[in-house]
Amino acid sequence: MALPENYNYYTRDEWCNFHGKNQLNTVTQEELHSIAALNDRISLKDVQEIYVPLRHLLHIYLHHYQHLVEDRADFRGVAATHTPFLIGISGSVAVGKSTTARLLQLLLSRSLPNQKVQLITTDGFLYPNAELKRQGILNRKGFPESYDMEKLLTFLDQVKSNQPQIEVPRYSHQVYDVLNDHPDIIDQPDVLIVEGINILQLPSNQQIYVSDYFDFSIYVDAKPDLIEEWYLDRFKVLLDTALQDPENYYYQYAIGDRDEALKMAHRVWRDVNLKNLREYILPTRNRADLILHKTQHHVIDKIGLRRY
Ligand SMILES: Nc1ncnc2c1ncn2[C@@H]1O[C@H](COP(=O)(O)OP(=O)(O)OP(=O)(O)O)[C@@H](O)[C@H]1O
Ligand SMILES: CC(C)(CO)[C@@H](O)C(=O)NCCC(=O)O
Repeated sequence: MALPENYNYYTRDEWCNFHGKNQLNTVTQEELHSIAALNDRISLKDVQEIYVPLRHLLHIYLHHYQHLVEDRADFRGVAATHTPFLIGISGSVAVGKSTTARLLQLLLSRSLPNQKVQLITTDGFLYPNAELKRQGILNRKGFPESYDMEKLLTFLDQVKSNQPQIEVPRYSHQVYDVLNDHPDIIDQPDVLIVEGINILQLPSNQQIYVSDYFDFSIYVDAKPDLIEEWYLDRFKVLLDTALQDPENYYYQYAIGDRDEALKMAHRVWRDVNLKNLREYILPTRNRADLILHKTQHHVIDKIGLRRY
């Protein structure tokens, strides 16, 4: 699918100059160190050239948002209530949403030391495997019907209403299921980053879109053939780590024939994740405020900024 026309597109050479005057445009040694620990394959050049300007853009949006919340309250003659700023990150399975989300969380936490920046993934709102099986849709994991969208909308509503201590179930790739214990706790953040394939999708009821809750949204984009490579690479890593752990969902594949396991992963990519990308995820791309387009080795080669 061709890139949408309602965006301005920039090469990284153009984008890396978008800092504004007086902006501290370097990443500190300390930040570099923690970013390297986050994912040792992440390109530090991307951090400097792509994410530092993006952080600056997010500061602009956040600044205006916080003033707007105050001015709106002023208009109504009431005191402003704390209302979190929500950033959504979407894109295909295995395109690198979690990595982008964790990186932004880290950069924003460092640049906004007095603000609380939290992160969750919508995978925690998937129905548990037992329920997917009951409904006969275990092979549709990730498709719209596999998520409890009402629960996700209620959660987003609670966040925007600034409720304390909201519990969100966690999803584990290793267990291949939603976990019953150790939920994430979202507790009145200033900024919440929500990462998931479905954050720009159509409404589950007629009144409100999930995307209505987001104050800034990012779509991580790449050619499907490349994403398949990244999906298979991650599958190999999951196999390697599963070898030590019979409880791990991937153990059954790790101890068997590796070529067969890889063929199975290729089929799952083609019949589930690629299908989901084409039918439900890619069509939401033109709703994002920003498109981060990746090429080989996860290098970002193009950035699209929505005009309208
Ligand atoms: N910038 C990057 N540099 C190098 N490797 C990366 C980068 N981003 C992601 N990866 C690798 O690509 C794979 C997929 O990334 P990640 O798990 O972040 O994807 P995702 O979009 O969150 O997937 P899912 O929707 O399945 O949770 C992982 O193996 C990750 O280590
Ligand atoms: C949990 C999701 C849906 C999204 O992160 C994905 O990683 C997934 O498990 N998809 C189902 C098909 C598969 O096993 O890859």
